[in-house]
Amino acid sequence: MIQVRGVTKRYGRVTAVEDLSFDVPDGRVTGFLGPNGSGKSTTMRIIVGLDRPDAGSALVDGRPYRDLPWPLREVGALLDARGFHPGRSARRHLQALARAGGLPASRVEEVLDLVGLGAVADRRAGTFSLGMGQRLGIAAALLGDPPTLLFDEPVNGLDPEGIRWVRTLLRRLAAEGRCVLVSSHLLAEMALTADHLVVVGRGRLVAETSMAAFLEQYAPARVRVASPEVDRLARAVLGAGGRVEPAGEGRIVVSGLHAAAIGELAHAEGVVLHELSPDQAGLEEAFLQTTAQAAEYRGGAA
Ligand SMILES: Nc1ncnc2c1ncn2[C@@H]1O[C@H](COP(=O)(O)OP(=O)(O)OP(=O)(O)O)[C@@H](O)[C@H]1O
Repeated sequence: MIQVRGVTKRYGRVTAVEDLSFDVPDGRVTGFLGPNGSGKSTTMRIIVGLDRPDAGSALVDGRPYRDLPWPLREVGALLDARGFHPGRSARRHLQALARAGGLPASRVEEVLDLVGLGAVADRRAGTFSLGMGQRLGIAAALLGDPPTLLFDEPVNGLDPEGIRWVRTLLRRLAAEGRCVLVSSHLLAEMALTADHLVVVGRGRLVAETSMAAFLEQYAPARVRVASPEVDRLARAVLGAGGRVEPAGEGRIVVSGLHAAAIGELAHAEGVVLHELSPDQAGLEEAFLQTTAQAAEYRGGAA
């Protein structure tokens, strides 16, 4: 478990993090969500002892990172996808880390296989694509088989297959009982991965809640619907108090009702649905506005 308590960090006149407190429980994927520049990376660097807070503390299983006797066996972190020597092979990079951390060389081969880099392990890491670099960073984080893991924007620059792979890996690590903290500035991506959420805006806490509760609150106002019997469904939506805009052949956009309610109406009417999708762009926008406003409001109140 990670406990962040009253952390403040300033860089000159910039306050990157201000009086931030939250918990990251074991056995779940906790999403660390906030717009660019909201202090996520700074907080993660403080948790792993790469930066010192001006106030407050960050504890991993009750201890500051610098007091952990075997840091690599206790905390793994992907903070910088390019944090390797470009002239070194992936295997040599991991071997050096393993030696420094007192880990057996056999573990290097295990993590290379785990992240799917076995076949390219002897290539210079400088020739890797962004996605391969991310996999190497994840291999380094997993080297000590640690119970606590931090990933800073792990899906940045990955293709859809790579994104799915990271998502599955994070969920598996949490299912094994580990404490998993993963940052992102995209709510839609987090919604598919995290069970628990810590939301920050301008370095301050905006929300600490379950993903389900957060999505309920920010449920998008608009839902795209496609059906071969869209007129019949539109009448039912209007009858239930929703609003309907036409959106082309066999398509409408509904506002005023959640996707679940529209799905239930369709079922009750015996209408087939070809699409029922919350407007993700609207979701991101609503979320970004709210984080900005909440942070300003809290700043004003404090
Ligand atoms: N080493 C540093 N020196 C000066 N300012 C910094 C430093 N590190 C971070 N900052 C500033 O602190 C604020 C928070 O940055 P941080 O990188 O923690 O945010 P973030 O939420 O991780 O954003 P991103 O998603 O863009 O990485 C920003 O205004 C940033 O410019």
